[in-house]
Amino acid sequence: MKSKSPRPPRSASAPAASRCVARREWGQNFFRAAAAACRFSAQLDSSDAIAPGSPNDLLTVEIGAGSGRVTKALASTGSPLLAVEIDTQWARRLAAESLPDVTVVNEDFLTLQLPGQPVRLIGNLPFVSGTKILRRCLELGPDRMRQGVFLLQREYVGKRTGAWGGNLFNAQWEPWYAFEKGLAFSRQEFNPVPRADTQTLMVTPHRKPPVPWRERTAYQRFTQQVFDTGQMTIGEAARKVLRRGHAQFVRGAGVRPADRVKDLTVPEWTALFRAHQRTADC
Ligand SMILES: C[S@@+](CC[C@H](N)C(=O)[O-])C[C@H]1O[C@@H](n2cnc3c(N)ncnc32)[C@H](O)[C@@H]1O
Repeated sequence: MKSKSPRPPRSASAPAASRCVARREWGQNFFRAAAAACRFSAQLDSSDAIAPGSPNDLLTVEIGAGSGRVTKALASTGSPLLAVEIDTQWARRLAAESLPDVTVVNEDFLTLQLPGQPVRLIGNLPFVSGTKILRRCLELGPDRMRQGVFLLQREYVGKRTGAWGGNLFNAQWEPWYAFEKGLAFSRQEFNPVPRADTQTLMVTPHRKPPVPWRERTAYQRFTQQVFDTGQMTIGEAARKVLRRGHAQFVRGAGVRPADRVKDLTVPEWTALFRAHQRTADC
């Protein structure tokens, strides 16, 4: 086990208190039963379709291995697994079990340098840092991140899968990834019982993204600018983003000015992005 000095939980002083703080700050709500952890892990696709052309290079990464219920379910499949755990105590315990094909690293996933090969990512994620961890996974790009299976709060998964319409996060990532619901798990299936029920968020990269990955930064900056105007419709938002040529920019994209920003589809965002680039070039 690689054991770099881990970040101690903030404000932890005595060992008993630090365990308590670790549980809360690192979201340590573990699967109670092996059977539920197996059902969760089985959602990972082990077919060659995940990494066509290089199936043997594919590495599975578990984020937040904790007591290892998910790790053990994954280890039984026989493919190489990197189990990442921020908490030294749990990382040491798991490493001591010497599971076949499992490498345990005691690191913060948010700062961990992953190997450069394609990865499948899976984790029963801490609620507190779930969005940050998800974003870090997406930042690997659709060529490297071949699948994501993440257990998060049910309401959060509803948001990511469109239960309440569009939002900035989805607008920024949907050209490269599809977000879908997977299995749900009641809060009673974890110890200690968390404050919310959970659901799996399934993330699949698009084979042919409508916007090349190298344009991600410009594309995300553009969507951010539109949302930051705080305007309801794309016509009003365009007026704020571009002082001159806003009407032409929206028309040029084939979008109706009265359409609501939160209802725009990926093809509409893409067309707006292209029209904005053309307008900016003039
Ligand atoms: C919800 S528990 C899941 C534990 C176990 N996989 C299970 O399903 O029973 C989340 C785990 O992620 C770990 N964790 C929290 N933040 C982390 C981070 N930034 N990097 C790595 N592990 C983290 C916690 O210590 C905890 O063990």
